Amino acid sequence: MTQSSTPILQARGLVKRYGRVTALDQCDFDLHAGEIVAVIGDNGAGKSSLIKAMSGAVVPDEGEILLEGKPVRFNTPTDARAEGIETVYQTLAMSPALSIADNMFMGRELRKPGWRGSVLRQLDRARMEQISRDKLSELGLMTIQNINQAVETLSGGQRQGVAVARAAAFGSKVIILDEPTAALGVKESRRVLELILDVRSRGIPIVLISHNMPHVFEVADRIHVHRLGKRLCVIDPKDYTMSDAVAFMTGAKDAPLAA
Ligand SMILES: Nc1ncnc2c1ncn2[C@@H]1O[C@H](COP(=O)(O)OP(=O)(O)OP(=O)(O)O)[C@@H](O)[C@H]1O
Repeated sequence: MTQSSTPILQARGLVKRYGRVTALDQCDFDLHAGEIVAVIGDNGAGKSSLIKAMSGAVVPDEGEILLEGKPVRFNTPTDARAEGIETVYQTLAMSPALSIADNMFMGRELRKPGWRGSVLRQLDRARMEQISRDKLSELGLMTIQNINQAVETLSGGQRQGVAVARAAAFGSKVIILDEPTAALGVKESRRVLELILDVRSRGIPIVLISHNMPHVFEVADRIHVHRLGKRLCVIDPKDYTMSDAVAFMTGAKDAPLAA
């Protein structure tokens, strides 16, 4: 994988303070086209703060974020979404009582043509259902039979699948996944990992936060090791073992020099 091209998503010198706590301390990050970059680090290392900054959920105090080489400023998650960056948080941000299709389009509902673009135009349910069905089937999620099924009736893995499919449907440039397999069993995790690889093969690069080293080593092209609010190093999973990665992230072993 060539790293000479301009990164799709880049962070330079991000600083984020919460009172006396410095969650991000001159943090850098790079994500290139066609790759999955895993972000690993101990609890409290600042991984969530990094992805929140890149997805508009927090505004950094210093530093810059570049999308395809151009500086961007995200004041809200809507700003980042408008630029094609979709984030799936552990909480999934779904309405359990609503259908799969309604959840896929939550906050960006399609409406039928109407008088002067009035907000009172009727929802175009048929189109939203069709697009949802297409997106889920493209990603091989046809175990979900009924697009009108309430999300609360789905298994944890299926919900995660819908959340990732929603991100893939609208995240044209980058998808950020926060612990996507944390609450899942072995079989469901496997399906979600396959889905992640599927999304990458469709040309969408992915940032993956995970504490699960086997999952990280299975899907990541590069691993960003985060420690004390900054990027400690970036390693190729082919060159290191999981114990090496854990030792770097905890400080038990010196990290390789080049970041
Ligand atoms: N909203 C907040 N207010 C105050 N402190 C915060 C806030 N968010 C994060 N922090 C602090 O910033 C530091 C980094 O937190 P962050 O959640 O980014 O780490 P993390 O690597 O994602 O941790 P974990 O793996 O436990 O989720 C921690 O010390 C945390 O307590």
